[in-house]
Formats: sequence, structure tokens, C-alpha cells
Amino acid sequence: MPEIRTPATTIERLPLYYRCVQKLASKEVEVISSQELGEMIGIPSTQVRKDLSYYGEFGRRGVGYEVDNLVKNLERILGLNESWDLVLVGAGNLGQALVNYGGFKKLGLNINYALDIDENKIGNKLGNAEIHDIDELEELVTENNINIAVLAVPDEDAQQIADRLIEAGVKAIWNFVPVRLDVPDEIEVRNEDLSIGLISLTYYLSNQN
Ligand SMILES: NC(=O)c1ccc[n+]([C@@H]2O[C@H](COP(=O)([O-])OP(=O)(O)OC[C@H]3O[C@@H](n4cnc5c(N)ncnc54)[C@H](O)[C@@H]3O)[C@@H](O)[C@H]2O)c1
Repeated sequence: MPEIRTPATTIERLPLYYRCVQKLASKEVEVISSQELGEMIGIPSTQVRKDLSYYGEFGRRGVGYEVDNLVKNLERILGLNESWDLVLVGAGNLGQALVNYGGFKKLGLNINYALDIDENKIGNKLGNAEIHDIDELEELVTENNINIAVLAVPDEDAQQIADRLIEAGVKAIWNFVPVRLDVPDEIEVRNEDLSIGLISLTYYLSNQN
């Protein structure tokens, strides 16, 4: 598998390439050079060619990349040529905002299931998802073959929920809870923290002369 030797920084850039070429395709641009693609992302053309070369020969020397072809290949590489069912755990303020954002669905990422502990929420609809009792976690994950979970519960419950998700068969966790989850090596965890971005802004404003 070529991905094994692919640097993490390259993998992190793949969604950026994908977003760019998708935008170009929607404008009916047919061909893009590595120079132009690099400028859109803010990296040198040599890096673009190197990144994409890990996955095959997509470009033509002196011509560039066929946009439609690159869209298809990036979808395949990123696993976006299929749709994924996700389970949200914690249907609170953040969970609701995530479910109500339409952009994930366009990528084939469907938060079709939700779990919560609050009796006032259980049984309600959140987007397409019915909110189930957290006690149903194992059954829901197993029966629906869910591989990806979105974690948006209070800090103190995050690890035990993660353990249960993994035990039930979840392979990847999109973790919004500000705790480091202790998981087996084969489990992918992506930690998100919006406040880090915001605090970096206050840092720059506070350090201006
Ligand atoms: N990463 C970020 O940028 C970011 C931004 C906002 C919030 N957060 C984090 O996300 C989490 C949720 O924040 P929020 O503002 O949505 O809180 P919230 O209180 O509005 O929602 C939490 C939800 O989790 C449910 N819950 C509590 N214990 C549970 C359990 N054991 N099992 C299942 N559901 C349970 C609650 O009933 C509630 O619906 C917090 O950990 C918060 O720190 C992260």
C-alpha cells in the first residue's frame, strides 16, 4: 500500500487538494498546473507534484492535471467515493451544530445516528438522526456497522464512551472533547479544538506593537 510510506503532512494536504479541484471542476476548469494548484494552497509546485506522486502518475509533464481525473482519484484515495454512516455521541450544543451543518452530507459523511444520556432528548430527531439512549451504543454501532464516531460529551465521560465505541467496532473517532483519549494503535483519533485557533488570534492581537 503506497499510503504506508506517505508522510502525515502529505495526507493532511489531500483534503485541501480535493477542495481546490472540486471548486475548479464546478467552474468547469479542465486542466490545472502544479504551479496553479500550489498557489491556491500556498505551497511550492514541487511539493504538489511530490505529494500527488505518492499515489500515482496523475499529471502530464508540461500540461498539468486533468481536473475531473484528479477529483475522481482524490475521492478514491480519501475514501469519499463511498458514503459513511457516523454516530454522534452527545447531542448538545456542539453536536447539534455539527449535525445541522450540511457540508458533511455533500461529502457522503452522514451523521445518521445520535446517542445521548438526557431523557428529554432521547427519541427526538436531530437532522436525519433519531437520538437514542446511550445504553443502546453497542447495539446501534454493531447492527449498523458504524466505523466513525463523533464525540461531543462532557470531559469526564469521554474516555469511557471511547472505550465502549471501540469495543463495539468503531475504528475512527472525531474527538471534540478536550481530553487525550487513550486508544489502541489501530484506532484513528482526530482531535479538534476550535479554541486553539481563536486563542492564536488573541495572541497575535495582544502581541502587536
Ligand atoms: N473542540 C471544540 O472546538 C469544542 C467546541 C465546543 C465544545 N467542545 C466540547 O464538546 C463537548 C460538548 O460541548 P457542548 O457545548 O455541546 O456541551 P452540551 O452540554 O451542550 O452537550 C453535551 C451533551 O452530551 C450529553 N451527555 C452527557 N453525558 C453523556 C454520556 N455519558 N453519554 C452520552 N451523552 C452524554 C448531554 O446530555 C448533552 O446533550 C464538551 O466536552 C466541550 O468541551 C469542543
